[in-house]
Amino acid sequence: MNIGINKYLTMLLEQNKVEVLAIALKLKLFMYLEEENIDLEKLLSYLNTNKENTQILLEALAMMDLIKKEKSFYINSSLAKKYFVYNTSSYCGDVFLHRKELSTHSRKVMSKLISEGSAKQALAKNSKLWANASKKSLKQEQKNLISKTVLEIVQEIQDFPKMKKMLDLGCSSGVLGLEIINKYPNLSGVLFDFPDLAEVVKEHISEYNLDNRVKFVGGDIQNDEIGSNYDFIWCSNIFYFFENKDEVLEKIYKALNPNGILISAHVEIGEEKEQYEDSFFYFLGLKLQGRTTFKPMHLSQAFEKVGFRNINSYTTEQFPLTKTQIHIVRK
Ligand SMILES: C[S@@+](CC[C@H](N)C(=O)[O-])C[C@H]1O[C@@H](n2cnc3c(N)ncnc32)[C@H](O)[C@@H]1O
Repeated sequence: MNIGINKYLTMLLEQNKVEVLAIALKLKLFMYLEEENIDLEKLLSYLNTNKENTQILLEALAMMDLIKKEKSFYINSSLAKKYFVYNTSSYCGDVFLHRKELSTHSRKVMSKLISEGSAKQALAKNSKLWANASKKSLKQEQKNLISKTVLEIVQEIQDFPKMKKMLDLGCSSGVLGLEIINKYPNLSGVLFDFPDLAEVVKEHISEYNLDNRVKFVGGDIQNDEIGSNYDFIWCSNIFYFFENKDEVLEKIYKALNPNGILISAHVEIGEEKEQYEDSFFYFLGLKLQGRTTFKPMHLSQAFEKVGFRNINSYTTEQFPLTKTQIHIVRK
């Protein structure tokens, strides 16, 4: 039986693991291990790093189940192969590095926020940051970690193939909306986010060859028109950023055609530790900045209040980091 305080002391060790993975990603180490017969000497010829300490880095990565040593050769684990080999289509290294940067920043300001509360400035829009993130990490996250689940969610809606016009509200990179529209040939759509995201989203529309069916509209969801006559609106992880979520919900309701569908994907945080501990700590930084987080039922009730009929609500574990609540509601 260990001494009780180890529950807390061992938390510090996780930070070392985070740093080890970040260093390996920055060195593109997993990419080199994809070659055959990579031993330490061969790896050093690529990395140009210190021999003894690179060996220690490799031991650490093996401890973390990211690589294996077979005889004198190093090979990637299946997860490292899938997500961390630089320059492959399923690469998610930038997701990890970007999220690490965000959580480092969030920890840095935590103590100040607790002493002084959240300044108005912290609530100002961060559209340039979203635009930057959308070029790499958010695009990777949407394409490689979220879109498969999104397509499965949409596929469950019987009349979805009949839908003609959709809106991806707060689209960031735009890839979720693009993946949906790409799959349904009758569908055209609008990708909406702050104007600063225009360049990156338009680039992605062209990458998908969907310029004839998709357009980007830039604006502030809270203050600008979001369009009308939509059969379907997708909105994921955006409600935390609004000062008046109910007004936005009314706007969404009005923008839908009768019988139109809204799908919302947001994290809800209840009080039971076993169920919500990860979500609580994931959103701690945002909460301290004065953003809104949602308790279970909070969003269902808000949807009902504007007039939506509930079709289906459920929790999925198929989104990055924490459980996410899916609400499928109809006008
Ligand atoms: C956490 S990201 C979510 C992106 C995407 N929906 C997803 O689930 O991957 C939030 C996005 O909402 C956008 N956003 C937040 N507030 C907004 C507003 N008032 N007007 C337009 N876009 C907004 C941000 O620019 C950002 O791209």
